[in-house]
Amino acid sequence: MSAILSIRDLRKTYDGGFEALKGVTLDIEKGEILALLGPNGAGKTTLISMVCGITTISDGQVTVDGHDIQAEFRAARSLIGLVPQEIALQPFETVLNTVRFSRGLFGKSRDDAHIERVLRKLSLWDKKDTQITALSGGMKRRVLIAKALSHEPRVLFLDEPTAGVDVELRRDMWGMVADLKADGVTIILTTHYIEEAEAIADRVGVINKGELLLVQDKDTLMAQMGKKQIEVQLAETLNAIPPVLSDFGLRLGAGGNSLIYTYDTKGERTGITGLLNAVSNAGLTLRDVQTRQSSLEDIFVDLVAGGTA
Ligand SMILES: Nc1ncnc2c1ncn2[C@@H]1O[C@H](COP(=O)(O)OP(=O)(O)OP(=O)(O)O)[C@@H](O)[C@H]1O
Repeated sequence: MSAILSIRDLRKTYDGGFEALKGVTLDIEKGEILALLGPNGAGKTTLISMVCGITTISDGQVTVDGHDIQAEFRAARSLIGLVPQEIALQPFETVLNTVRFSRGLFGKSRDDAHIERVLRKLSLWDKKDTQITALSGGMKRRVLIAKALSHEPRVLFLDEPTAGVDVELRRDMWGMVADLKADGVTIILTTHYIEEAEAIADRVGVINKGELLLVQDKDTLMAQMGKKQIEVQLAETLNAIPPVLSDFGLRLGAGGNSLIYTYDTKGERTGITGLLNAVSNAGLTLRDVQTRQSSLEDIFVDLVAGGTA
C-alpha cells in the first residue's frame, strides 16, 4: 500500500530554542483514519501546522500524494483540508460566501453544487445567508469544517474537532468522518477524548513531548488491552501468595488481603472458576470480588507516564 501522507524525521524548534517536535516519522495510508493522542503541549498542533504549511519546518520532509510540502507547496496544500482548533472567521460574512471564498483560495473554479452538498451535509444549508456573527459556537465549528471541505481535499486534518461541542454535534462529526472515509478521504484527527479515538480511528498514534511514542492499529491495540483484572478480597491477611495458587500468576494486593488475577477476555476460558475453587481449597475465605477492565485510556496514561519518567 502506498502512503498518501509521508512524514520523515520532522522536527520543529521554535524561536528561543524550544524543541516542540523531535523527529517524527509516520506514513498514513489513503482512506485511513488516524487519531493522534497526546497531552497538552505534546506537539500535535505543531505537527499539523507544519504539514499544512502554517508553521515552517525546522528539519525533515513531508510529502502529500508524492508532492513535497515545501518544494511543491501549492500542489501539496491543495490536497489538504484543515479544521483548526480555534475559530477564526469573518464575522459579517455570510456562511455561503465564507465557504465559497475558501474554495477560491485554492485556485479551484466555482462549484456551487459542491458547496451546496457540503453545507447540506453539515446541516448548514438553511443558514447559508446568515452572517457568521449570528451563529452559535457549534454552527461556527460546522462552518470551519465546510471551509476545510470546500476545495475537495484528499487529506483532512481535524485539530480537536469535538472540544467543547455538544453530544449531538460530536455524533454528527463522527458520522461525517465515516462518510468522508467512504469517499476515500484520509483523516488525521487530534483528540483528548480517548473514546473518540476508540469510536472512529483505524490507527492510533500517541505523541508526548515532541516524540511519537507509538502508532498502532486500533484493533490490535484493543486486543492487546483486552485484559481484565479480578481482585479477590480475602478475610485473611497474607504475606505471600500460597504455593498452591502459584499456577495462576497472581499478585498480592496492597495490605495483603486481596489477590489480583489478570486474564484475557479474548481467551477461550478465563480461569476464574478454577481460581475461586483453588482459593477455597487453600482454606481462604472470600469476602468480595471486583473486576476491572484496562482501556485505551490506561495504555495512554501508562505510555505518557513512561515517557515522562
Ligand atoms: N509559536 C510558538 N513559540 C514557542 N513555543 C511554541 C509555539 N507554539 C507552540 N509552542 C510550544 O510547543 C509545544 C507543543 O505545542 P502544541 O500546540 O503543538 O501542542 P499540542 O499537542 O497541540 O497541545 P494541545 O493539546 O494543548 O493543543 C508546547 O510546549 C507549546 O508551548
